[in-house]
Amino acid sequence: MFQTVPEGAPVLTAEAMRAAEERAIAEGSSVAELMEHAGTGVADWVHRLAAGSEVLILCGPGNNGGDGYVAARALAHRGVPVRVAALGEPKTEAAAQARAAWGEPVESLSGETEAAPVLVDALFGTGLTRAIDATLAETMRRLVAAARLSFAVDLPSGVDADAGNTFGCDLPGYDLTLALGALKPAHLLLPAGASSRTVRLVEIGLGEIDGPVRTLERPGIAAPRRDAHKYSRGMVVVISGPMHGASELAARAAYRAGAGYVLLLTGGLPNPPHAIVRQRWSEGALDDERIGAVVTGPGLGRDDRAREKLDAALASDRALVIDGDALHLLDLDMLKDRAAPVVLTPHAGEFDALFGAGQGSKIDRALDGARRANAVVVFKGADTVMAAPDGRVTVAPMGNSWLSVAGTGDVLAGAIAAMLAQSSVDALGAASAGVWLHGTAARMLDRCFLADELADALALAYERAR
Ligand SMILES: NC(=O)C1=CN([C@@H]2O[C@H](COP(=O)(O)OP(=O)(O)OC[C@H]3O[C@@H](n4cnc5c(N)ncnc54)[C@H](O)[C@@H]3O)[C@@H](O)[C@H]2O)[C@@H](O)CC1
Ligand SMILES: Nc1ncnc2c1ncn2[C@@H]1O[C@H](COP(=O)(O)OP(=O)(O)O)[C@@H](O)[C@H]1O
Ligand SMILES: [K+]
Repeated sequence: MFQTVPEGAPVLTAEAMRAAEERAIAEGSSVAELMEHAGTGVADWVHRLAAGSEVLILCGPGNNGGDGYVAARALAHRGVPVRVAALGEPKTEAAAQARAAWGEPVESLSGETEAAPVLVDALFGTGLTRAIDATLAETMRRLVAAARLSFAVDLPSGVDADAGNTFGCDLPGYDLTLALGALKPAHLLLPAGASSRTVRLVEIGLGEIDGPVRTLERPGIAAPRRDAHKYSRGMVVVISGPMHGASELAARAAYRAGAGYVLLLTGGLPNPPHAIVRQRWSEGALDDERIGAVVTGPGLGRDDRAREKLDAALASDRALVIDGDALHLLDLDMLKDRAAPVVLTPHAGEFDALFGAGQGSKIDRALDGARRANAVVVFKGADTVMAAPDGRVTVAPMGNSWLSVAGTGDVLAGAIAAMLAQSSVDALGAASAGVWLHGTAARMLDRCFLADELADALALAYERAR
């Protein structure tokens, strides 16, 4: 299971959406006009996919419900059989107008409401601030499950738009969520993000939308230049520890993500692949000017020897990827005055250990971590969030769930290091490119795989990155 969302698209909180709406209104638009765009945009999608089947639209009391009434009118106008079931009377002026303009009967939404082959959920959007009633949630689940095709208008009803929580409620799975005007964090973050396999944007006339939080996009990395040599393509050093496998995976991944030279500082025996150059760890091993990036953490251990290696990596003036065990040894103060880029790649457990449990959404927490660490933070999980200290954030679509296997994090660390070492992009760009390659490789495999195979599949993903 993975997710399709628009690439490189801005992600706005509910408050930022309201500000964008106010700007549009100040420039001459109106809520009714925006709602007309939203509802007809939804109707376009439903009309295209419903193929003449009966459509049931569930309308809530706010403007999300208003969008639903507009969609109902637009669909009926095109000859699509439509029923509307509402949760009470509209509470906003625009929604009341939209309901009046619909002009056809409105059923009262209840446990008795009859299902239809196509379901459109326009109950709640960005205005929801608390859990929806359990009986309503049950009715919604029943109607969505009974439909052949289900749409969520703006958001699946029952989610907190900013945090991606569901207030403890189980959401049904929708075929398509139509994000109005812009994506919201709940389209991407767990648990809400997992309820929609596909998210599409519907323009509603808000004009140019911008913001520091964007979805992941194809990195646009190219084949080696004609005059490339192994060092110009990027030299990656992986510092090994007692668990050799992890650092071997990172080293292999660095090659498959395009690095020209990969050196593994190891105490282990030479192993295939022979392309990985092996040397014993020594003081001064990181002095080589040609080193583009250093990976430390995978299989490093947490003893004094591991600490010594981490200290040496931090003392070097090379770009660093700090993962796994090294995240447990790291003191954030050590990063304060570092000029060369640092990318930290914690999963949720490592993140909590490093930054504390914290408040806010995964986006807020990643950003707070990045600022405190003065480093790019790749907060991993099915919903990976990357944040830079300057406030920019990249959110990846829900990843391929076959990634939930040992060693895939080591592969990611190697891929990010290759990007840091070979490209001219900044640390957030390198982290994003690494996450893109890693996610794309997993999608291409889309089966039960070993982390070794994932590392090799990075090369196939690279082909698609141009
Ligand atoms: N921001 C924009 O630019 C636009 C937003 N539009 C739509 O407007 C939506 C937001 O509309 P609203 O702010 O009216 O909010 P919603 O329609 O999302 O829901 C808020 C309404 O539900 C009630 N409510 C909240 N929590 C409840 C609960 N747990 N149980 C029962 N009732 C509850 C509130 O009292 C309020 O009446 C967006 O998601 C989008 O669909 C569009 O109409 C067009 C323009
Ligand atoms: N259910 C999932 N869906 C998508 N991606 C996942 C899932 N679980 C884990 N991942 C991804 O797999 C990788 C696992 O990394 P990590 O937890 O460090 O594992 P390890 O230390 O064993 O290598 C991360 O990139 C993470 O984002
Ligand atoms: K909705």
